[in-house]
Amino acid sequence: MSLRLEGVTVAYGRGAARTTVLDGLDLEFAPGVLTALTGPSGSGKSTLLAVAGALLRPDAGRVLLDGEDVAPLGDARRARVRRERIGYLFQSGNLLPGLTALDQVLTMAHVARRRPARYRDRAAAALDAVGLAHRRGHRPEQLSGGERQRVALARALVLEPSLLLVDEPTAAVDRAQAGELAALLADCAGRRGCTAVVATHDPAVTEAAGRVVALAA
Ligand SMILES: Nc1ncnc2c1ncn2[C@@H]1O[C@H](COP(=O)(O)OP(=O)(O)OP(=O)(O)O)[C@@H](O)[C@H]1O
Repeated sequence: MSLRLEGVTVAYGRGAARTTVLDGLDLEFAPGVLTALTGPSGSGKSTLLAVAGALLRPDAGRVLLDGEDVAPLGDARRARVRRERIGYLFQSGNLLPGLTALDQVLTMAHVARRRPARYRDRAAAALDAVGLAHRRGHRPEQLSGGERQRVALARALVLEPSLLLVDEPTAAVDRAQAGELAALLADCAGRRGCTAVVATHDPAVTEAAGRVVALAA
């Protein structure tokens, strides 16, 4: 899916405390490419991901997914866009305590409003694709930081989103795992043809990316 931001402006706060974080931003992201979004802390990387992912409405500008502006859509339609077309992976992975790796991925069947039994094979294949077939019965506390992030990546990919948005995925993993995760993200974009954007401070991720976009402070 192509993603284009046109004149995107986001400000937080009111009155004297109002701060403009994104100011008329124009950017385009192509399918099949992992783009690393860099820039100093506070430059708006997470804000850009939230806007692109239809989680935050911009104050001005257009957010075009395959040419359709999702910014003005109502809440129900934006929720549907998120559910059907976008995968998210955040810094901590946000796995649910007590659930096995396979069940973490299967939670997406509920998001897709399908019976989990019909998704077992797909969930297993998604875990296999991130190299965790042998960990499918493990719960989060039995997994390393990098493995937890890979489970979260499998969960983000199981519904085959055409846009993958990732925020600081390697913040809590060791260097070797960071490299593996970065390679997996690049491979996901290349092999699946999805548009992938990752906000990061990590050189391991920028090196794996096909393109780097730096936001100014
Ligand atoms: N909900 C909010 N209300 C008020 N200000 C906010 C809110 N969310 C973010 N900000 C401010 O907007 C600016 C940009 O935040 P954002 O999280 O997008 O930056 P970032 O580039 O992702 O930073 P980091 O690299 O530290 O994660 C920061 O100054 C932050 O304090």
